[in-house]
Amino acid sequence: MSNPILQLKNASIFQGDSLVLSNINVEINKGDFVYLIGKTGTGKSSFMKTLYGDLPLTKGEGHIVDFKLNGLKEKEIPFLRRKLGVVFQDFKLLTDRTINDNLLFVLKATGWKDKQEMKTRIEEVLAKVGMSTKGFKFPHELSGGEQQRVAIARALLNNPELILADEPTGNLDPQTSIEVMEVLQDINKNGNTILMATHDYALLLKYPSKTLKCDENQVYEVVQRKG
Ligand SMILES: Nc1ncnc2c1ncn2[C@@H]1O[C@H](COP(=O)(O)OP(=O)(O)OP(=O)(O)O)[C@@H](O)[C@H]1O
Repeated sequence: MSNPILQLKNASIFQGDSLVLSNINVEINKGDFVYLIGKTGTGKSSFMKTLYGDLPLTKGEGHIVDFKLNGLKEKEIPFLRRKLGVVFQDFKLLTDRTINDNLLFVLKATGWKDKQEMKTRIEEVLAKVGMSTKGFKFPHELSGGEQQRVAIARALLNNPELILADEPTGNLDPQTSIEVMEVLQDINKNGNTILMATHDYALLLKYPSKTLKCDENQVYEVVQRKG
């Protein structure tokens, strides 16, 4: 097997002084689609935050894309984030500008300069999520599902090696959740690696895949029962 995109060895995650998850041993390989499940408050978001450098890894070892999480320096965080695509439950689009301008903002912030290249890239990622015709709209003119598609398009802009999606369907109705999930599945089939935290067991049943569970301060792989 190739080098894992994510590897945690004997890692523990803390919020302040309190231990959230201990002794985590996890590997994610290129092309995987992995769920992270667990009851509310068991540490899914803390786990995700550690991976994108929002919460320091102070105990144990972690490697993600080309970065070491233990001892990660503040100045390395923007570079780590460029290799990750992060999708949140509440979309986090900029409300004062159109979809095209939301995407342009990210490209400019990550060093893109050529206007035509930026335009082409925006068209490409919007096409991937089925939103080609909506670039001129403002976020409030879109449904929740459409906003989440745009957020996924935004995550794809810099060809991330790993997409971290924290409850991406948490604000969506069941049908819209399935539509957004189909987008994530397509992206995964095209080679993107995805780690998705979710509460939504219906999605797990419909789209079975490797599943990690947070419970009682541990993270372990769940073997899905068939039939
Ligand atoms: N910023 C913070 N400061 C202190 N404690 C926190 C902070 N964020 C979360 N916690 C605590 O860490 C634990 C794990 O929370 P976390 O948000 O990671 O869980 P979760 O599984 O993502 O929950 P949910 O499904 O509700 O989002 C909880 O006990 C929570 O109270």
